[in-house]
Amino acid sequence: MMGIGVSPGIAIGKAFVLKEIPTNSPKQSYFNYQEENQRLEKCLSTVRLQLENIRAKAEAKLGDKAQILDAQILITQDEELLTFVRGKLKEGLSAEAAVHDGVEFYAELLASMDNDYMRERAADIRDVGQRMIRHLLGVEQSDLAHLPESYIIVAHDLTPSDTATMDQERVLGFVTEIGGRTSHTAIMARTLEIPAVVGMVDGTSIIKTGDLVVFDGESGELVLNPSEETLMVYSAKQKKERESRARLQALKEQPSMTQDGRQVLIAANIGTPKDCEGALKHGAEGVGLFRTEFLYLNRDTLPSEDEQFQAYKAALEEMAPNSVIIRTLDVGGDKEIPYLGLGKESNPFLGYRAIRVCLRQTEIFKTQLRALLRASVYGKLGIMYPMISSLDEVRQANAILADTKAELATEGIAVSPDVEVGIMIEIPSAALISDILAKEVDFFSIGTNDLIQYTTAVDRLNENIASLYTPYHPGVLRLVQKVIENGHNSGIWVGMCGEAAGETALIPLLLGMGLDEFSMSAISVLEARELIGKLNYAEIQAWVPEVLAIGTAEGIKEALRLKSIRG
Ligand SMILES: C=C(OP(=O)(O)O)C(=O)O
Repeated sequence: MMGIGVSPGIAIGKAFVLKEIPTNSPKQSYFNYQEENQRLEKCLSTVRLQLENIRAKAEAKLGDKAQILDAQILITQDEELLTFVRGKLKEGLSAEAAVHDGVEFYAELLASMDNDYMRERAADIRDVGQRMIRHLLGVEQSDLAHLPESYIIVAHDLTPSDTATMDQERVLGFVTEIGGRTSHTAIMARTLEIPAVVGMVDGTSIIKTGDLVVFDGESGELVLNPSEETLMVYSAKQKKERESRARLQALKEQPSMTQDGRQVLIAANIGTPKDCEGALKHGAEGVGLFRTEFLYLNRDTLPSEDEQFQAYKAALEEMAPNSVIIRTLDVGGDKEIPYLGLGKESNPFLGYRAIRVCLRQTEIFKTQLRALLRASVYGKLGIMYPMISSLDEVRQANAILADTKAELATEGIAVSPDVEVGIMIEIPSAALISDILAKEVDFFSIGTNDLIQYTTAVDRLNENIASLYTPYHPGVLRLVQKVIENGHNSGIWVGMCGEAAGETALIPLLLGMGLDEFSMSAISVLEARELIGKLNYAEIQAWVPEVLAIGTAEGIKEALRLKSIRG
């Protein structure tokens, strides 16, 4: 079977298939009201306890992200819902049918409201309802927080709450039916260093819990119930991979330098300050992208200035003296924050998102900037604005930053004089005017995840057109080259924090174009350093024009492959 390899590593283990359970439970009636009522009450307290246990466990590991479970615990105590369910029981329905009807009634009511927050609550109610019905039907499915042994998780998709609460020690790999290289599951898998394959169509129907599964998180190849021979091949690959990781550790303290002395920076992408640990373990020379959305997700209100300050300070202190580039709020697209009430849009990736929200709802932006500036004295900070499409936006954002700095100065709060300010280049219009934008900022970081989708009109999350989503498209690469050239002409450094920066086959070309900083999943840092150490910058620079003259993504890929074979 073939999927899309999104997190490297060989996974070998038993499958644990997360089935969506049917919500249309049969309308059974009961024979004894007392008995049925007792079943319901027992189920309520068991499920509440389960959720509280998951929450406690998740909190120890994940801090704020565990708040996602609070809403679910509250549902098990919701008087209105419970009165409805108990009423159904009195009408003669079985406990599971009563729960089903109650949950569906309220979920549909919430889902029909013109409010994202309420719609989100509908999903929560259904989640809790499924857990209760499963318990009542005796088809309890161990949740990912309490896996009895180590498994490869197979699911249609994994939600942020699944990955936030799962028992990481016992998850050998992820296989999902949907998603692409830049989907939530993929990014989480790489951060957690768990091999993963997405886009495995019909995976949950073909694979059964208990089946032996082996897969390669790089190539996307999966073998179900492999022969002895195949198993041996994969075991050998896994052993080799572990040896190679151990060997790479020797490069941890080394600079990222080519044979002829061109030095670049290899940094890591993180989602929370906790991820700095992994970044340092893998020898990252800083953080090239701190996605601050995670501070805003899975909660009901905006994080306070102080809460944010603590998170930014922690990351800066941990990575000092190396720099941490912190991206201001990039809400929208696939990152919904229901309590902001931004409303449903027909084209969310082209809509009211990121810097567009920050420039209109300036209080949100200012709170974040204040927290960032206050934290700046604890390390080397870079502030980065996402989704810049025009010069006006950069100027407006910088004006708000200047106001915020002045405000802090009058309050007598110290701010580092060395804060760098940069922008993500992820929209073609910004790439095309990067010569002009370069005069306003200290650095560019190319966000290829979005730049690819906006340049080629290919939705980055749609597995149906995943083959069209490629960083090797000559149109994308020409824009990348233009941005680097324009940045350098204005004397600023240019980095890349999209997933393409960690794509082994592409690294030589990016290096040859003059990219100064590569920011990637921590797990890829040492491999990239090893590769760069084998390259000769002057030679590669000489063949960049030849590669960029090729008209197709496949042609470019092939040319890069041949170059790497020839050395
Ligand atoms: C790094 C990027 O941003 P996101 O968080 O949207 O993946 C990008 O677009 O390349």
